[in-house]
Amino acid sequence: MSILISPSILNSDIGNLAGELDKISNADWAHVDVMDNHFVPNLTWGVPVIEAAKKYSPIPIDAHLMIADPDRWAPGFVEAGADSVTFHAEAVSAPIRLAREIRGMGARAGLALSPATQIDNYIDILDEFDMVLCMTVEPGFGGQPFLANVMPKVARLRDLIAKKGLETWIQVDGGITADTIAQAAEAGANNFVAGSAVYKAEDAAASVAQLRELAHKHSH
Ligand SMILES: O=C(CO)[C@H](O)[C@H](O)COP(=O)(O)O
Ligand SMILES: [Fe+2]
Repeated sequence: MSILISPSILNSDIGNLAGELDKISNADWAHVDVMDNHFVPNLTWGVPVIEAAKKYSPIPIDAHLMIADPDRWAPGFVEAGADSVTFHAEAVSAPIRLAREIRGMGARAGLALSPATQIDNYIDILDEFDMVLCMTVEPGFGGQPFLANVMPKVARLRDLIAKKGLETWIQVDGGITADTIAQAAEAGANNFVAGSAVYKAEDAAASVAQLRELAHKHSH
């Protein structure tokens, strides 16, 4: 499965959004974190920023919706130009209906699981999703330490996906750095979100290249 690096713009210089997106043109996806201060105790931005990111980004837009009632809001993010829309299992009412709606509009559909959420309820509906996001921090903030205890879930999910013959991507998000990416790659993740590690580095593109090399080295 291809290795994908998805820098999060959460802690970038958002006043210079176009320039910040240009810095990561060697990455695969630009990860945009939408937070509503209901599902998570933090507030970021919504549809207009996705539209702006889509307009200026050299790479596709990966919208991570940390919002209540994604059933109501997610389709608007596809309309705004998101190429992939991920909603949280803990927030959605009708995951199958919403995934089908997102896919029907031409975007990839992702299911996000917070660290304490297990995959058991979703095993039979994995084929409804293009990606499962296993959060490796509690959602809400950048710069938190990586939760290694999520790795058994990633490994189990990789095994289930392989047994079912699916192509589902496994994304990890939160605390991914040059020190932690190997564990996630070894467990079976193939899509790596990194916020602080990329945007706090002196050379964002070099950090993307380094993360990619490490993920390749440790994936199997
Ligand atoms: O979804 C998120 C937080 O809820 C962010 O994508 C994530 O935290 C990225 O930032 P960092 O790499 O600094 O942890
Ligand atoms: Fe995220």
